Amino acid sequence: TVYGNVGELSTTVFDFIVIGGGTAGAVVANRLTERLDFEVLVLEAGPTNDGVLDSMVPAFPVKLFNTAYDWNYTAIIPGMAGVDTRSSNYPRGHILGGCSSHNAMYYTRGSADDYNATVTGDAGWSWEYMLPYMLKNEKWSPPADMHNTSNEFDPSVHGFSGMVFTSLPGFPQPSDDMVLAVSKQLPNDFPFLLDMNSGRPLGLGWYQGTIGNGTRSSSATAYLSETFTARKNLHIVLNTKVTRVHPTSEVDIPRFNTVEISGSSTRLIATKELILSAGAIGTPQILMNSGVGDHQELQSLGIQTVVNLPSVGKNFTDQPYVIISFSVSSNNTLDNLANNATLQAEALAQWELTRTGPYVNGGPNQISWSRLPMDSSILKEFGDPSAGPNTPHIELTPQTGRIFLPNLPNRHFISTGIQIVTPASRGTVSLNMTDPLGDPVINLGFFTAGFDLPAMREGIRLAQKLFSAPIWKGYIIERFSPPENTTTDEGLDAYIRSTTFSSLHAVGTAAMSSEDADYGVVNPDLLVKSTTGLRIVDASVLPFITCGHTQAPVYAIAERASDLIKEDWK
Ligand SMILES: Cc1cc2nc3c(=O)[nH]c(=O)nc-3n(C[C@H](O)[C@H](O)[C@H](O)COP(=O)(O)OP(=O)(O)OC[C@H]3O[C@@H](n4cnc5c(N)ncnc54)[C@H](O)[C@@H]3O)c2cc1C
Repeated sequence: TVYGNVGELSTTVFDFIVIGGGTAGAVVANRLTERLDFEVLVLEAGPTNDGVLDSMVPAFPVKLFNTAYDWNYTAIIPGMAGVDTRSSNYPRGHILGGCSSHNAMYYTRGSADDYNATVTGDAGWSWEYMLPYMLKNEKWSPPADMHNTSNEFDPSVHGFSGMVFTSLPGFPQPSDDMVLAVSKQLPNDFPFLLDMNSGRPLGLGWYQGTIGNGTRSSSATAYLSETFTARKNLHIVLNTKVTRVHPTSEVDIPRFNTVEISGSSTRLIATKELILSAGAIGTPQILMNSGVGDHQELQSLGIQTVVNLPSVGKNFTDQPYVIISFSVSSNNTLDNLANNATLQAEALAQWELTRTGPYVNGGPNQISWSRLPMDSSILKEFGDPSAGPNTPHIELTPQTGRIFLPNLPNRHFISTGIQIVTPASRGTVSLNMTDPLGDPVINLGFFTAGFDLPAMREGIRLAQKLFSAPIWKGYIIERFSPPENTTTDEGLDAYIRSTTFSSLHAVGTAAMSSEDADYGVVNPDLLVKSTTGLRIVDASVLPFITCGHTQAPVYAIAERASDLIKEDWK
């Protein structure tokens, strides 16, 4: 059952309370209620996803920013020589399904190296053990336009009977043939990659997205559809923000079982476990407000320490993102759709009628993944932050149009996003000194470690190389942003520093570490260290960022975590 507020509940005691009905929380709620003897409550701060058009149409997620479906956070990008510290919007899904109801739908698992890195010493998180959970999550489906997809993906690495729809792009883009020709013309730098979810994402291949029938597939549409919310043991309360969790008594090892919510004196009790799935921003905020965090920081806020875990809110990791754009001689670009209300109305009408047309795509139709060369001076100087030799450092997302560069003149463009997917920099999530329960302070920490800035510079040069393949001759007129004459390291650095924004892939703020590590927040079973009854299942447990977009790893973690919980309470 889905309720609008806690007052509608007939009891305040449950076996499990899942805090946050987002990407991970929805998975856990679904899987735990497969056990009919488990009563599960989900508390979600945001409203329902049901009927929210901007969440359903794959091309529309940006329309959800700065609305009631978004937490509307602001984040700090630290300053550097010559560039002041600045702030940037930091969207997060404030809606059932969380970020999966509001993201750009890229489906990228990361590399096998990411999972095999022996950070926790628990082989259960290795690629071999996690692949079945990835397949359990995934329901591969035909693209919206039903085109022939042979040679566009490798069926042997996909799940066809899981929960969340995935598919190839369902509408051609004007640049498809040219981008793919690059892999033939410059095969050393951009070899064709049949499938970027095989565990070795290196090369240029087709985008895969969490889209089915031309519509966004999210944790809410997949794991909390009416079939599942009809379960008698699943209770979901919307519009309910959790402020703190409390232990029963402050004995040596506190046992957390009580949930406090904003604007209500009702206390909710979990007899078995509290599961924090509030995401990489929400989870550390709730922990710190509950007295779980760095003792000194908590003391300075007047919060009594229940468990001294200095790693809470630290190790924040996200990938810096820069866009470069070139003006082109063709007028067949996505700029047409972006600038023409009549075309937009036609595209929406087509989508509403048949779930086809230009609005079925969430991003670019191709993605390119590259490593810095073995002999790169950057790797020599700063070391390799990637998890292994089959892991890219740089992602390029070429497509026509200006993407997010609205200030370009009214001409036609081709652009690419450039992301450093293995950043070495770390940021923080901390409580707001004047209002600990209000928006936390998010410091993205971008470019505070030596690797990231020169790597981004190389990313720009790599993108330049991609667009210098013979196929673009006559099509590309000039680089517009940054201008052609920005070629020196200093010039590129200035461009990077002033235009970088976030990939919105926050992870790591309640990181998993081995039982005996002197850092980290949860053990390899995702239980909060030095506590009982409190588990974390969301992006915050990732010890480092996977080399791509983060929803697929979060889904797989949540699937495995559900099994771990069921195993503990069988
Ligand atoms: C705009 C955007 C675009 C992105 N694009 C992509 C992409 O294309 N591909 C990709 O793989 N990844 C993408 N990501 C990242 C990816 O979606 C996230 O890493 C992933 O979904 C996080 O899952 P989660 O379960 O950790 O958190 P979330 O999905 O954010 O879930 C947390 C939930 O908890 C709720 N919550 C938070 N605090 C509280 C509280 N105090 N009380 C009650 N409820 C609370 C939230 O409202 C939310 O529903 C994107 C993210 C954003 C924001």
